[in-house]
Amino acid sequence: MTDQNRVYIFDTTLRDGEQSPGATMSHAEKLEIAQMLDEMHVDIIEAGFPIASEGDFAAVSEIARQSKNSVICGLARAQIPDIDRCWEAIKHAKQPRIHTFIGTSPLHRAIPNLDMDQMAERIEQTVTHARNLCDNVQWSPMDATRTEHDYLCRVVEIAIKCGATTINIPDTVGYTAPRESADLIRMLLERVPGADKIIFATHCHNDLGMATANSLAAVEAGARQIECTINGLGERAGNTALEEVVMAMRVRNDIMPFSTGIDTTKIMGLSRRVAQVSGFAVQFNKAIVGKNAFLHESGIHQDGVLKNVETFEIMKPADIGLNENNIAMGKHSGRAALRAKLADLGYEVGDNQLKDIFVRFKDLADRKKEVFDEDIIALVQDAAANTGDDYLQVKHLRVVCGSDGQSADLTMIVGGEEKTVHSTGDGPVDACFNAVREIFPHEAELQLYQVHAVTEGTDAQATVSVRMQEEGRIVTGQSADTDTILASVKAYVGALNRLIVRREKTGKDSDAKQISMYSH
Ligand SMILES: CC(=O)SCCNC(=O)CCNC(=O)[C@H](O)C(C)(C)COP(=O)(O)OP(=O)(O)OC[C@H]1O[C@@H](n2cnc3c(N)ncnc32)[C@H](O)[C@@H]1OP(=O)(O)O
Ligand SMILES: CC(C)C(=O)C(=O)O
Ligand SMILES: [Mg+2]
Repeated sequence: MTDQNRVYIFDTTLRDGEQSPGATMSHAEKLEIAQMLDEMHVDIIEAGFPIASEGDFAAVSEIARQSKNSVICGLARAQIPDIDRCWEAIKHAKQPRIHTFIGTSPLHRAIPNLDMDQMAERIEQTVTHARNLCDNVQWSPMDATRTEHDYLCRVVEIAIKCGATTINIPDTVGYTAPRESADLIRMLLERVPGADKIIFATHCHNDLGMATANSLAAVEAGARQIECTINGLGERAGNTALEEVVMAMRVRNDIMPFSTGIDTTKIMGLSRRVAQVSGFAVQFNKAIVGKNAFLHESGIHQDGVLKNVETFEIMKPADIGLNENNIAMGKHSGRAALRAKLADLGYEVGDNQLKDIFVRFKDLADRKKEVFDEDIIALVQDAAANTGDDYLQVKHLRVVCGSDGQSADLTMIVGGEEKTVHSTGDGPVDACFNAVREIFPHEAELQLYQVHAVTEGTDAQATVSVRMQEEGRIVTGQSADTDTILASVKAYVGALNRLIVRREKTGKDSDAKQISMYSH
């Protein structure tokens, strides 16, 4: 294997991933994910879109300052103020990169209403400006896969001449297919002067379920940077999943002799954390990181695996950080065992966090016969999602249900003030949600209410997900508890807490006055 076969991994979970409706992450969550990506040795982290909001700017700036290994990249439109703002945010990074883009296909040229020549001129101005600020510039012709080839060659050549060091070829709407994805990169390498001096990147969306295949095909044709996200998070059907391309090149290195710098043992921990902070649960049968990816239930498979694990497993669970351990957790377990179990599950926790999780763990172990790994994951996620610092907190809940009607007595802390109401509804969950609305009136519309049992048995914990929308802002909340109704209320209140943060971030209806006005 030669260095020519080194593929750079560009993670855009914090930018394209966060563009998934409802996947907004808090400032602290973004810093944490960036640190995990950095420790996983992702080559480039796209940390955000600095001009989009003050919150994005602050997150990108802080990630730039904290990053140790990765290049830190910010996104900017083909506009001078965007590029300047981006540079302001990333300039403190050890290795900063400006990523600027404009849509080059006929449909996308119509958005800023530029003809081919005007757009070419804009690209020349903006890439030159970016390069005058930063040595490391990436340029993307958005919707490249639907752009006329001659025009694509023309604009890629301009961007290279103006100093772009990486040219990203996005399949913005997930329209291409593997052969075409490869042909496009090959065509650019053959036709564009200077193409051999820069890195071509591939950025695929998964609208037709081909993002991973399209990315790998582009690499086979000469692309050397894959843009991807953890769990395939991203706009619409998502982006290429980092774990899929990285593990595909590792497991099938015989036919795809490419290497990455990724520490694959960090995959599972990141997958879980991203699922939690984004509110996008990983489907059970998701490649690599799904709950069932290494499970065997049918007899013939179990028999085969017992005789030789390779009969039905093409990679080792440990390679992605899924450690098999024999620590059985229950009410007699202590802090040392819990810390070891958490580490096995990919959670490195500080002493204070361990203290808090331990209290919750003991409480759960008292209520549940067996505490499984899934229970501990749900518990950690619940502890992180519903902290004691939130504006809205559930203090006490009493629910009456049955054939004679349903009602809820709910006490909450709202900005430090205790409030209690009695409410009724069509079922216990409805009664509880009505009570929350009475305590904290809001216009947000409930879009999704989903309950999953974490494990089997009637004492299983339920994880509840709630999604809400208010004036274009979409937020989610999750919670887990053996009491499904309590988990439902906590998930609902969690979503409201995120909505409050979003209102503050977007500056509309946002300030404390608004919050207290709603709550009186
Ligand atoms: C495929 C992708 O992932 S693209 C990235 C998508 N990400 C985002 O949009 C991030 C969040 N976006 C935002 O916060 C806002 O849209 C902002 C701050 C970027 C811009 O907000 P506004 O100034 O209010 O503009 P608005 O969103 O209404 O419209 C986009 C404007 O950008 C222009 N534009 C869009 N893309 C580009 C581009 N790549 N280069 C130059 N101009 C562009 C559009 O033409 C439009 O301007 P116009 O109304 O003068 O024609
Ligand atoms: C901004 C660009 C690279 C993008 O996300 C896309 O085209 O999908
Ligand atoms: Mg994209």
